[in-house]
Amino acid sequence: MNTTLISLNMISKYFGKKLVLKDLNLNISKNSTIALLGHNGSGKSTLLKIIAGLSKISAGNIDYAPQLKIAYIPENFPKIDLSPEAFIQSMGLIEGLSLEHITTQSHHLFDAFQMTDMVDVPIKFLSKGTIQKVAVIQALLNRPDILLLDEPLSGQDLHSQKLFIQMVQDLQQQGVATIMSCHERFLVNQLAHTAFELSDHHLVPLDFSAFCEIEYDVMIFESLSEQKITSVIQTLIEHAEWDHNRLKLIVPRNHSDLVLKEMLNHDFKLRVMKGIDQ
Ligand SMILES: Nc1ncnc2c1ncn2[C@@H]1O[C@H](COP(=O)(O)OP(=O)(O)OP(=O)(O)O)[C@@H](O)[C@H]1O
Repeated sequence: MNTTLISLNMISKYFGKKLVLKDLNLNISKNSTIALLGHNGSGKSTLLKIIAGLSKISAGNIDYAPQLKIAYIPENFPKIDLSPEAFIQSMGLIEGLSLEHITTQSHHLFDAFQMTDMVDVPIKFLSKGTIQKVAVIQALLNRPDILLLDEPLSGQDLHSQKLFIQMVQDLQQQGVATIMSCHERFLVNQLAHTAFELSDHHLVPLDFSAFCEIEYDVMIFESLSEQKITSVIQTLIEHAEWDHNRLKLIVPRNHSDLVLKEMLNHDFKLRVMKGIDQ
């Protein structure tokens, strides 16, 4: 059954005089998994916050099904003093879950996300990827109707990305709708039924069958400082992301040799290189 949970009707968003979104229409139904792509600053986070009810629209209207449980996972989770275990426990109790349910479920998820040795470390000391895992675990503990994820895969290693994809697929089977912003085109076909690109303030439907044909490599480099990558490399890669002194690049395979040569010429040290197993 195609039950609509949320429908966005002709919504627009301005920040002051700056137009970000213009006349968007979107229907989010049960089981749907929607990927939002678009360049930096195109409005993906803004749209997710609007759907979560955290940002006001300038025009249009939004209809929500009654008693909808929405979980929103921001791109940057606050760096707090609590440990993952303490945080998950207090959030679970606030949501009315039993301590037994919280403990059993969270330990299962900590284990699955390979972070059992970090459950006592204050969140502020964890890497971006690990903090995202904590946010995802918190959202999964009390199954939402809609899960909104702002670049959930960006800080994750490949193992966690795959696990995460599996979880999204499981949730989808249970009727949970998922909307995520995502830079990694190569993952979109595994995650989403529908993909849109935010372009020129509008939502443009994407045919992502073409993404499946491209093969990618992951390269991880080390550098003493977060030095800039050259504009040549920028044009050759799909995605770049720093975590402390490590830089992860996702590179279409036909550019890998060129990117590697260019990075080594600029004193980056290669630590890992592998193909992405689709
Ligand atoms: N609170 C705010 N006040 C003013 N401008 C804002 C605010 N939040 C976002 N913007 C602007 O709105 C535009 C869209 O930002 P948004 O963060 O939604 O983009 P994005 O597609 O999620 O980008 P990224 O891929 O870098 O996360 C940007 O130009 C941004 O500077």
